Amino acid sequence: MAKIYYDGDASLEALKGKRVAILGYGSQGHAHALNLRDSGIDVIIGLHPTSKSREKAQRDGFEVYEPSEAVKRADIIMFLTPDPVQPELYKQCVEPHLNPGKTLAFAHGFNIHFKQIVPPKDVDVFMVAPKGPGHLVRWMYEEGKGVPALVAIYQDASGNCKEKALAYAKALGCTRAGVIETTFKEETETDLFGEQMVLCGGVTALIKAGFETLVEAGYQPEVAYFECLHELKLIVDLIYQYGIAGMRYSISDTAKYGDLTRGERIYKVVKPLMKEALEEIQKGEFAREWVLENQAGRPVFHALLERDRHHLIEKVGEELRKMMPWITGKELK
Ligand SMILES: NC(=O)C1=CN([C@@H]2O[C@H](COP(=O)(O)OP(=O)(O)OC[C@H]3O[C@@H](n4cnc5c(N)ncnc54)[C@H](OP(=O)(O)O)[C@@H]3O)[C@@H](O)[C@H]2O)C=CC1
Ligand SMILES: CC[C@](O)(C(C)=O)C(=O)O
Repeated sequence: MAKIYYDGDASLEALKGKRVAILGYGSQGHAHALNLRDSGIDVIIGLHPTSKSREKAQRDGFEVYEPSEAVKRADIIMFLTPDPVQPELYKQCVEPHLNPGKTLAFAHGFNIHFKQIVPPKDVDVFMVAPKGPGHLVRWMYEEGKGVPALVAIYQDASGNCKEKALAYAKALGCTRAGVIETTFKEETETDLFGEQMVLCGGVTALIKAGFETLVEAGYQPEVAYFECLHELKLIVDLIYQYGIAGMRYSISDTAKYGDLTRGERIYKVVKPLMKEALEEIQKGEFAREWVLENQAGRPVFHALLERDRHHLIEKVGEELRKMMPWITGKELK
């Protein structure tokens, strides 16, 4: 059984008198910085002078330093820039200023697990990986709720690295929902798998395939949008709140029978593909591909993002969402 930590199992004490430098002020960066500060932790931000997010961090009331200066001034250095830029940032701005009192922290295990960053033995290294997008980490914290997280210790030089990691997770609001103890390996492999085959890649592929199948068969794009994208959220909300069985309680028997029999066809095709993708991740093939893609200037990444940005489903969705103003929530800053 997993070891799960809740609010009562963690104390902020381990962060008392410590300063946290958040490197990066994007999706996770702004959420960690704001939640930690609201939890009473001393937070500074590390960004390059030309950074686009510098102004936003300053507007939010943070002291912003160049990354190497932030590292010098902090006890705990949390890496919240995109994964591919972290190794260079580490070499240039972090490694030269490390000493035995410092702690390195990550929200994803990629660079440690795949040895893109190799820290010295005398610093603590932990991970607090929220299982949710950064904006939700912030919004749910503000509402008194929390996003679950995984916590892992890679190196415990000080002897109290785990207390610091749990304190960090508590300050982020994650122990409100549950924080599971894991390893960098397990977090990295399951996170890559989830985002590729289920949460992002899997879901968007299902949506697009469903939408295109209906539109190519002559059905109205707006009908296809409601059927394959809009209603998905309503169905997932039921699954999120009540489980798959709970969702099935609310849908019709006709839908249930179609779900069970036709869904099985998708399951049979998709499961071997999932196993293949997991093996690519476990063997480090995906990591190698992503590192090389970055070294080449991300040609495939940009081309595919651009292709999907112009998909008919985006245009149709934009128009339909205008008629449902309650859908557009807070701004995705
Ligand atoms: N996105 C998410 O919800 C999740 C992310 N994670 C992990 O969290 C970490 C951060 O991811 P995410 O929040 O998506 O990152 P973002 O892409 O949102 O980070 C953008 C921030 O990093 C800065 N940045 C970009 N390049 C550099 C650089 N070379 N040097 C210094 N700063 C730079 C950006 O500055 P500028 O404004 O100038 O571009 C911006 O402030 C990753 O390890 C990721 O795997 C984990 C769980 C979920
Ligand atoms: C699902 C994508 C994610 O893994 C996440 C929000 O948890 C990410 O890395 O962004």
